[in-house]
Amino acid sequence: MAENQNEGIESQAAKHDELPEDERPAVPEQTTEERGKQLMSVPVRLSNQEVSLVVWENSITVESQSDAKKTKTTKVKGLACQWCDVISVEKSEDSEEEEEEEADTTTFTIHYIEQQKNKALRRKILTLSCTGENFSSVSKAIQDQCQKVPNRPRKLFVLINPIGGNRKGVQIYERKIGPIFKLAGIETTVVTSERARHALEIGETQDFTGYDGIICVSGDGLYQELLEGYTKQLQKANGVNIDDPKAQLVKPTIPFCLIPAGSSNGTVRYTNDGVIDLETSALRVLRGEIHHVNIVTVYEAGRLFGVCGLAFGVGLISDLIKHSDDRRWMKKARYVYSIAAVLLKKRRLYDAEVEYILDADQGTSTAEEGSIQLQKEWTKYDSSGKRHACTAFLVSRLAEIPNLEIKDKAVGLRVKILRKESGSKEAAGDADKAENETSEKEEAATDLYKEGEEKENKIEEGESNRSVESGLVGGSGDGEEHTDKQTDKQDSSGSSKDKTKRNKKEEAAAQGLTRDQELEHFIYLDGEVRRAEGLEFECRLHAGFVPMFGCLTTELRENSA
Ligand SMILES: Nc1ncnc2c1ncn2[C@@H]1O[C@H](COP(=O)(O)OP(=O)(O)OP(=O)(O)O)[C@@H](O)[C@H]1O
Repeated sequence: MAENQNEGIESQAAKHDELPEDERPAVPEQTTEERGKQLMSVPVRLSNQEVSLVVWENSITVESQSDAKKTKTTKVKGLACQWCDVISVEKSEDSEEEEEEEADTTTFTIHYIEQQKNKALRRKILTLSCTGENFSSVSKAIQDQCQKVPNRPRKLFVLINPIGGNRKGVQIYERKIGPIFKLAGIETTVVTSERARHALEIGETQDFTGYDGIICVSGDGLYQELLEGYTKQLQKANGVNIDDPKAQLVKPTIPFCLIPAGSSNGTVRYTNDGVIDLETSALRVLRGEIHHVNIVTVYEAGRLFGVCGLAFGVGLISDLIKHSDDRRWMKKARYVYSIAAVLLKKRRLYDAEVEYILDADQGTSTAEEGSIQLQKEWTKYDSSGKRHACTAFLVSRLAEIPNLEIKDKAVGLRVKILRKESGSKEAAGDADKAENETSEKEEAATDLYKEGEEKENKIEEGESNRSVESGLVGGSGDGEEHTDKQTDKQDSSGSSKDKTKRNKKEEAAAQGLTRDQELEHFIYLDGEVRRAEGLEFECRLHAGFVPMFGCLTTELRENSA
């Protein structure tokens, strides 16, 4: 699904590149003020036209020779862009031959960035020629100005996930991304992750001193691991207790960037103005555009469970990812398959206690008229007896926490999953009428637990446990033993056929419940699932935590304004 979007944008952009000149986005006109002081102007040849290449403090333009003296540039088809959009200048390879043919002519190429109508960025070239002497001076001026672009990195640490998305991370980097960084003269250290959770180790141990950026060629998962590792490293170095939910965490100063080579690439969606496109993400690094994104820290039982850069969730969302993770061999198709399998066939519901804290600055939900009552305390969420299907905390805070009217305001969330103990009255009765959607399996399973409890009263304790357990795990040998015992009992009390059928159903249902209880421990964190020990979590939002190359979506920009 994500790949299609990716390909979609790429193909749209490629199509756009082929548009006739007059249909391409207009080259913005610049005023003298916008251009700044003129640093140099040299006569150059563009196709067969004699024009001027003018180097300004803030931009570079190609103008008809008289235009340079005007206060406004006329619309030029050649070039008019800010320095952040200039990648580099290169002498053409065939220039030496030309020099021999035509005395003292150097052909050169200016590589620059152009924004397409669909917001994707594309690399463009403009080929010009001039005298060798003029080329020397103008190329030095261009390189000097490019080096002054704020936040354009000189040295990058690149981590590639070779198994993310369609397993093309290495190929993508070598063919598309590496050449862009090389063209801009950026030094790179390229590392490929060797195993699951390797990125976490790298984040915790790598010395990032001297790097101006950390690039993940991956999906959300690898970025999350590297971010978590690096956040831990930073706290350790600064003596901050990362396991304390109330701790003020030390923020990273090195910007991150995600090159979308994963399956869903959800983080890029909101860190790159909704554009999921390989080249665009790389070119934004050269532009030096940095904004700060939120993170959420998740705690369980007095320790940090994880750092997330996208979303934390329990319930449906983790079931879906767990299901699809077990089918990674299906590559990206696994998502569509799992959505169908999890959403259409089965819906797991759970009871939970949910509490939240509202942002002190925005916590006006309890405000009395005319005064703002700041709310920093934990507030209990009243689910009115309804069971939960999914509880999630989105780092971007753009979406609501399901059922809670606290959109954009939550800075803390607590979830405690309440499990029905086997054999309890609740489990046996399953009285909650809001559970109409509960699967048949789940209901049948509660009956089996009830039956197990009854047996417990009658039969020897050890024997009873073995019988119930065998029903739960469904192992073939134990399962048969369980069925035999049931059958003996049934023979004396009624139709054995019906009862055996019911037993099989109960057995399957019990397996379903066991699986549900196991699933409760799988927690969604940025596109991956992790197994937790307990069933109680606390989340804290850290606003504007990670510097990130890219561009916020308009919606988020407005939101943070
Ligand atoms: N060499 C490797 N072998 C096995 N697993 C790896 C390796 N490198 C990274 N991983 C694991 O791959 C997992 C998935 O990574 P990533 O998020 O980059 O891709 P994705 O799941 O396809 O994309 P998305 O998260 O956007 O859906 C991570 O949990 C990471 O630990």
